Order: sequence, then structure tokens, then C-alpha cells
Amino acid sequence: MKIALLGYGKMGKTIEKLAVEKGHQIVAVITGKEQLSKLSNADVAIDFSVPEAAVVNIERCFEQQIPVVSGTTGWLKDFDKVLKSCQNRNGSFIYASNFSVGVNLFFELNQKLAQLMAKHNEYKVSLEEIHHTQKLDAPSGTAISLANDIIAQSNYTNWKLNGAAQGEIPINALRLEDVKGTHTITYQSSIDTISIKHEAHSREGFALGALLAAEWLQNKKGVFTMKDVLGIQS
Ligand SMILES: NC(=O)c1ccc[n+]([C@@H]2O[C@H](COP(=O)([O-])OP(=O)(O)OC[C@H]3O[C@@H](n4cnc5c(N)ncnc54)[C@H](O)[C@@H]3O)[C@@H](O)[C@H]2O)c1
Ligand SMILES: O=C(O)C1=N[C@H](C(=O)O)CCC1
Repeated sequence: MKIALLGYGKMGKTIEKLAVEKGHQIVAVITGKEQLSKLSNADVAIDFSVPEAAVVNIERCFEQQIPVVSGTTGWLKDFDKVLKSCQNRNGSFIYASNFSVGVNLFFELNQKLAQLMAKHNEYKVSLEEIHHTQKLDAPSGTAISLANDIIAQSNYTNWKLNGAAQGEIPINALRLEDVKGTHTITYQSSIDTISIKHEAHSREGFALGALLAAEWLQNKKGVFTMKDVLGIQS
């Protein structure tokens, strides 16, 4: 596959290394919106950039008929607009707040646990995410996905970063040197505590998942998720 990398920071560089090891070719590396005309040669674009750049990057790919995989977080207020653009341009698109296979299995566990706990109001849920100190957004995209999945199964109506009110899921975001990504969901009652946790040891899981998504997206049209890529039915 000929790959255009949109964003060449920690993730862009990890994807480049693993893509080359898998026999793919990097045909463009984009670090600013002025250079996006260079994409024409690519079979797929992989966007791990910054929240302010993601929407323009993705829409340029639709315009140029290049399938796009986006892992950039912090731009979801524009998600519906991007979905419409994909539809209007007959594009190919996968977004995931977290491309790691382990986290996508963890998403399923979280949904199942939330479903079980929905009948047990004696347990209060909370979420903690820990990331490196350079991370621009909080809470993490993964934490937002986890919270929204709990909301879909329960009486909680919203999530809140730092200091939730009744009916809101509290999310605590910590920033510590060099942490790749740790997410913990805790249900606490006066009797006991149940926790599930995912801890990334490196960025390779995110990068391999994004490459898997890019390979899977070849010759497909529409909007897809990692559930489609991994064949998860729930
Ligand atoms: N979905 C996932 O699995 C996953 C995993 C890790 C990180 N992320 C997200 O991916 C994004 C990037 O993470 P990172 O750790 O590589 O960040 P980073 O800060 O190391 O890299 C971001 C890069 O984007 C570049 N950039 C800035 N403006 C741009 C533009 N207009 N077009 C293209 N590139 C531009 C910057 O030069 C920088 O190199 C973040 O939003 C992060 O939350 C998602
Ligand atoms: O390093 C980051 O930044 C990460 N961002 C994603 C998120 O916001 O959930 C995935 C984990 C790593």
C-alpha cells in the first residue's frame, strides 16, 4: 500500500516504522495544511495530527478520493459534518479514538460490565485516564468512548471531567511523564470495588491497529469502525 501520513509526530513516526516493516511504502508526509495537494499518489491516508487540523485533513482526502483512517482525538464536535462530507463525496473513512486491538476488546468488556451494573445502583462508576504530559486534549478520546458506552447502557446521562454531579460519570485525567495510555473503569460500593483496566506498554498497538484498518479499508466505500475491521458483533 502507498500510504500518506498526515501528522509526523510520535504516532506518525511509529506508523512509518511499522508500515515499512510490513512492506508498505510511505509516499507523503504532511505536517501542515498547505501541503495537502501532495496526496494524489496515495492508496490511503493515515491522520494522527492535531485536533485543529483533523477535519481539514480528512475532508481533503475525501475530495481527492483517498480512503482515510483517522486517530486524531479532540475534534468530535465536527464528527457529523465529517460523516456528511464522506457521504457527499462517496468517501472511505474509519475513525477510532483508540486503534489498539486490546482497547477495542476492552470496549466490549466495558459495555458488558455496564450492562450488568445497570441494575445495581449501589455501585458508583468512575473513570481514570493517564497519559504523557504532551497530550493536548483531556479527557482522552478513549475515555470519552468508554464513558459514552456506559451512558448508553445505564441511567447516567453525561460525563464530566473533574467533579461530577449526580447522574454524571466522573472522569479523572492525569498527565505523567511518558505514560502511553492507561484507562481504568471502577465501580465502587460500600461493600466492594470492581475495576477493569487497560494499560498500553508502547504506541505500537495503536499504530498496528491503524495499519490494519488502512489495509481493511482498501476498495471499500462508506464510514466504518474498528468493530467492522475486527469483525466484532455485539
Ligand atoms: N486513536 C488512537 O489510537 C490514538 C493513539 C495515539 C494518539 N492518538 C491521537 O493522535 C494525535 C497525534 O498524536 P501524537 O502523539 O502523534 O502527537 P504529536 O504531537 O507527537 O504529533 C502531532 C503531529 O501533527 C503535526 N501537525 C500539526 N498540524 C498539522 C496539519 N495541519 N496537518 C498534518 N499534521 C499536522 C505536528 O507537526 C506533529 O508532528 C493526537 O490527537 C492523539 O490524541 C490517537
Ligand atoms: O497519546 C495519545 O494522545 C493517545 N490518545 C488517544 C486518546 O486520546 O484516547 C489514544 C491513547 C493515546
